[in-house]
Amino acid sequence: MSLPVIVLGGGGHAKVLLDTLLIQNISVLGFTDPKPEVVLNHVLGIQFLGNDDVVGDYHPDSLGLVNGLGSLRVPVARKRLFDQFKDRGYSFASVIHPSAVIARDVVLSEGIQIMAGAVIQPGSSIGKNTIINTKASVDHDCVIGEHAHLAPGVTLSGGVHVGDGVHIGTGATVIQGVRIGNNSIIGAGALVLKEVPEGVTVVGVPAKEV
Ligand SMILES: CC(=O)SCCNC(=O)CCNC(=O)[C@H](O)C(C)(C)COP(=O)(O)OP(=O)(O)OC[C@H]1O[C@@H](n2cnc3c(N)ncnc32)[C@H](O)[C@@H]1OP(=O)(O)O
Repeated sequence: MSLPVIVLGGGGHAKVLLDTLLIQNISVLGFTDPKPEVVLNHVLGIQFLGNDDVVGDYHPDSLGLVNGLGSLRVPVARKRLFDQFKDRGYSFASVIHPSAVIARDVVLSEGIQIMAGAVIQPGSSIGKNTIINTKASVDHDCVIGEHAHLAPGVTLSGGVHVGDGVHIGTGATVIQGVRIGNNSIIGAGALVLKEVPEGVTVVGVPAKEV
C-alpha cells in the first residue's frame, strides 16, 4: 500500500494532481501553500494545511511528497522545492494518471508526473521531478532529463533528447533525433527541426532562437 501524501502548492497544477490522486484512492493528508490569503481552504475537498513548514511535523519515512508547482518556463522554483525536501530526507511520490499509456520498459524516476492521456513509447526514460503534461506524446527511445516539463499536447518524435530543466511549451512538436540542451525553452506551438543549444529560447515554425 502506498504512503499518504502531502501536495506542495495550491495552484492549478496542484489541483490537477489532487484530482489524479483522489481517483486512485491515494490518501492525501492535505496541501500546502506559502500564500494562505490566496488559497482556498479546500480544493476538491482536500484540506489546506498552511505553508511548507507543516511537512516537518511528519517523519520522512511516514509520507510521500508531491511537487505541486507547475511551470511556464525553466522550472527553477519547482527544482528548488524538490532539492530542498530531498536534502531533508523526504521522498517524492510519482503521480501517474490511469489514462496514461506507458510502455512496459519505460524508465520512470522519482517524483515524475504523467498526466491524463499522455503516451510514452518503448525505450524512453523520464528523469526525476519531470512533468509529462496532459495529452503529451513521447515516442520511442526518447531521453527526457530531470526537472523538465512537457506542457499539454507536446509531441516528441522518436529518439529525441531533452535536457535537464527544459520547458517545452503547449503543443510544440519536435522531429526525430533532435537534442534540446539543458535549461532551454521551446515556445508554445513551435516546430523544432534541429538541435537547440543550452539555455536559449526558440519559437515559431520552424523554431528559431529569440
Ligand atoms: C497546464 C498548463 O497551463 S502548463 C503551461 C503551458 N504554457 C506554456 O507552455 C507557455 C510557453 N511559453 C511561451 O510560449 C512563451 O510565449 C515564451 C516563453 C516562448 C516567451 O515568453 P516571453 O519571454 O514572456 O515573451 P513575450 O510574450 O514577451 O513575447 C516576445 C515576442 O515573442 C513572440 N512569442 C512569444 N511566444 C511565442 C510563441 N510561442 N511562438 C511564436 N512567437 C512567440 C511574441 O509574439 C512577441 O513578439 P513581438 O516582440 O513581435 O511582439
